[in-house]
Amino acid sequence: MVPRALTIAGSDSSGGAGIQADLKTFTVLGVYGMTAITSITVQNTVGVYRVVDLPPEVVYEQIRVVCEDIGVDSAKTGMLSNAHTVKAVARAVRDFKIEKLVVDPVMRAKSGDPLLRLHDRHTLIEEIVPLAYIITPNIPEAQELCGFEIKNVEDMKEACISIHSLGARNVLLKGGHIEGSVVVDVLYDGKEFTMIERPRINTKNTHGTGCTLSAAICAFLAKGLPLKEAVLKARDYLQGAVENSLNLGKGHGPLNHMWTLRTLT
Ligand SMILES: Nc1ncnc2c1ncn2[C@@H]1O[C@H](COP(=O)(O)OP(=O)(O)OP(=O)(O)O)[C@@H](O)[C@H]1O
Ligand SMILES: Cc1ncc(CO)c(N)n1
Repeated sequence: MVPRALTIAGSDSSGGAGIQADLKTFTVLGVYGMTAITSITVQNTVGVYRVVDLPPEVVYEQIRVVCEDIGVDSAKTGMLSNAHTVKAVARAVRDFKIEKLVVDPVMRAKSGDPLLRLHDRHTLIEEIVPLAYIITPNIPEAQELCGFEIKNVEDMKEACISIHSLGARNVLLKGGHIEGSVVVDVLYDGKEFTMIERPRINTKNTHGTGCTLSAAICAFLAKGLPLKEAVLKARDYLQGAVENSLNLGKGHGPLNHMWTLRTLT
């Protein structure tokens, strides 16, 4: 049977992040993609101009009907803009027993615009983090989750331990926000650390890197790969998408999700 993955996230009108990045990633990686849209953002490569949240029960119902009808091998969460949405998603994950859940604890867009209400961050920590099979914070998000400053790889390891203790079974702490010619992501499974190092590509076109990575992990989990293998394969897919990124728009341009098909150069 074709692997089935669900993204629970916000819509990005510019097509580079959110639901759109997730569906492109699922498709190119050979996975049947489904969506539960949480918010609609009026967004381009420069900024986020407006956010309209869907009613929490509509978010819950989208998850319910696809789980009951089609079935879900793995799911990911992206933008969950407020505590009501967070709670509805947590309830659905529990009710429909979604085990392979990738949590991207989205707090801000690359432009700096907030995507989760400041006062509702604790709800994400209490309700969603403990349901995560793997959580994929960037540095600012990890700082929010663990409560201390992260400046180097040693701090990243400490942060992984702290975030693991919040109930996430695996932690992938992304190092894109720490300067250097090599980007280091740290994977922690509660016992072992794996350092994932890749050359930093010199480009401003990095809109949606986090969404794309978590969607790719979700896709490889849907295919039945073990966690570490899924993360490494997802990181390789992401590297190609950044290497071939698209110089579109006036801000942070999008990645080339289709690089594996070689239809765009
Ligand atoms: N310039 C770059 N070259 C190569 N890889 C990068 C680069 N920037 C980020 N990455 C990788 O992209 C992934 C996402 O990292 P980052 O820390 O930027 O997440 P993010 O802030 O959540 O992204 P976004 O907010 O754009 O979705 C990580 O695997 C990181 O190593
Ligand atoms: C809808 C949406 N989700 C996530 C991100 C994070 O990149 C974004 N910019 N927009």
